[in-house]
Amino acid sequence: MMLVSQLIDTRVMKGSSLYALRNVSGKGKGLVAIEDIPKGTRILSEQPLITTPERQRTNEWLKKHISQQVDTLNEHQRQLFLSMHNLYPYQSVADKYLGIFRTNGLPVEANGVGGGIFLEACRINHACDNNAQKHWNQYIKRHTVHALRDIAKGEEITIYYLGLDSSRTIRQKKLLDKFGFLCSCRLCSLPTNQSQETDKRLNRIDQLDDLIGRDCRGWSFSLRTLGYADERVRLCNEGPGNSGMARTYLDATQIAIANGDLARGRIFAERAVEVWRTAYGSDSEEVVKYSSLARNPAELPLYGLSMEWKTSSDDVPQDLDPNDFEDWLWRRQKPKKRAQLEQFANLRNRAIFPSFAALPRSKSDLDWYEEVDGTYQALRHWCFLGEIANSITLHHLELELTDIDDKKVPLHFYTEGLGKEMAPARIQKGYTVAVRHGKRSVFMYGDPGIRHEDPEMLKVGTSNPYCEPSLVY
Ligand SMILES: C[S@@+](CC[C@H](N)C(=O)[O-])C[C@H]1O[C@@H](n2cnc3c(N)ncnc32)[C@H](O)[C@@H]1O
Repeated sequence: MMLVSQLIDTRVMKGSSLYALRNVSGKGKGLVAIEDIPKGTRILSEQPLITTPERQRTNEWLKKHISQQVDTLNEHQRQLFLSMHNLYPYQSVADKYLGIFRTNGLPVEANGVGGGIFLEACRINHACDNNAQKHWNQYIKRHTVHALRDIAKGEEITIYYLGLDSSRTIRQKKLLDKFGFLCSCRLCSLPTNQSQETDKRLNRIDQLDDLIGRDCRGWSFSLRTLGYADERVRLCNEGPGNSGMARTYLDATQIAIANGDLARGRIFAERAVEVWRTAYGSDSEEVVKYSSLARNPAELPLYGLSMEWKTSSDDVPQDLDPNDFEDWLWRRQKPKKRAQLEQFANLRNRAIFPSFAALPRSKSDLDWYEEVDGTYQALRHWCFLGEIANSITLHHLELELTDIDDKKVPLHFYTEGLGKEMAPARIQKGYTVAVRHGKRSVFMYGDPGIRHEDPEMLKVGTSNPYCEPSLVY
């Protein structure tokens, strides 16, 4: 009788395969590259031998269903199936078949079918820093495996068994509970301090997924959400554990297009397609569908929700170096001192000198603030400017200001002196008040306005800020 490895090697001999079934120390059998496999190569493409329905039935039903299929296999296939790993104890042949299915079954997302046994794909072992990607390709109704990076001849081919990347302890526990082994891959074998760094990165990626998901579900396609996607992509590029990269590019695509920005939408969609092409192949549903979106970004139903970032599809700068291009793409606000000072001189720059209507409502507005160790810190500098139109003191000093949009804005003094610290000579009609990091507040009586509490944050000058760019606080 032929050994299983000989059976698979027979196909290799015919030149149809890039791998062979081999004993792999501590893992039973596994697939090993028998030649160099470049990134993006389709390593295998396979139809299921045995399938089970999507909705789980009783164990008795499943045993019967699987046994019927095993009975139709030819001897060669039956031998291969029976030689597969089984984590579950069994008392009957049908029990054993079910155990083999449970240990090895891979998802099949075809109509009504939920899982399948693939004689070759099911032999691939797990690594948390996997070099290959498994995928059910609904278009060709086959399970495919692609090289995520160059795989050298002699290297084991590995996939990721779990759903999401998570910390070492959680990953190892899940793998032990579900697949009966303690993972000792390169990622799981890192020294404690390096592993903690990796865990921190993976935990932040999880957190960013939640934040992006929450915003996009709530139809909040803001710069803040794009910033989360930017951070997620950067973290993925820093090390292993980068599942979900294509999804993140797709989220960025939606955010850009929802704001009328077809140029960035197109680039993000192209990037999502490239990640999927490597991991799933050119004939996958994802590549076909989103290539079409990359060609026609305006077809996304979200297009035009806002036109604040409006660009046309080919409004892409051609002369930027790679870093500047990424800054442009992600709409990063550069914290460069010089650039900021230059902008600062321009008092008509509404990002720095916003109107009252554009001010944040509170520190929990994450387009303006970020949470650092439990406190909110401004993400950038801004300053509200208004010209004094009137003043009155009842319980406290109240100034009526006119903002850049000619709107009247009440400014209430809730400082310790309730406004008495202001020299009366400074309270003159036509003088300009500058409130650093001003926010919109609602008051029990009267219109919304600015609640001023910290004397350090307010200055008064004599000039009209929109005519003479000389006033800074
Ligand atoms: C789907 S099978 C993979 C092929 C299997 N090694 C075989 O010999 O048929 C899953 C089983 O392989 C083993 N395995 C997979 N990845 C492993 C890893 N990284 N370390 C140790 N054992 C692993 C575990 O026993 C697991 O339950």
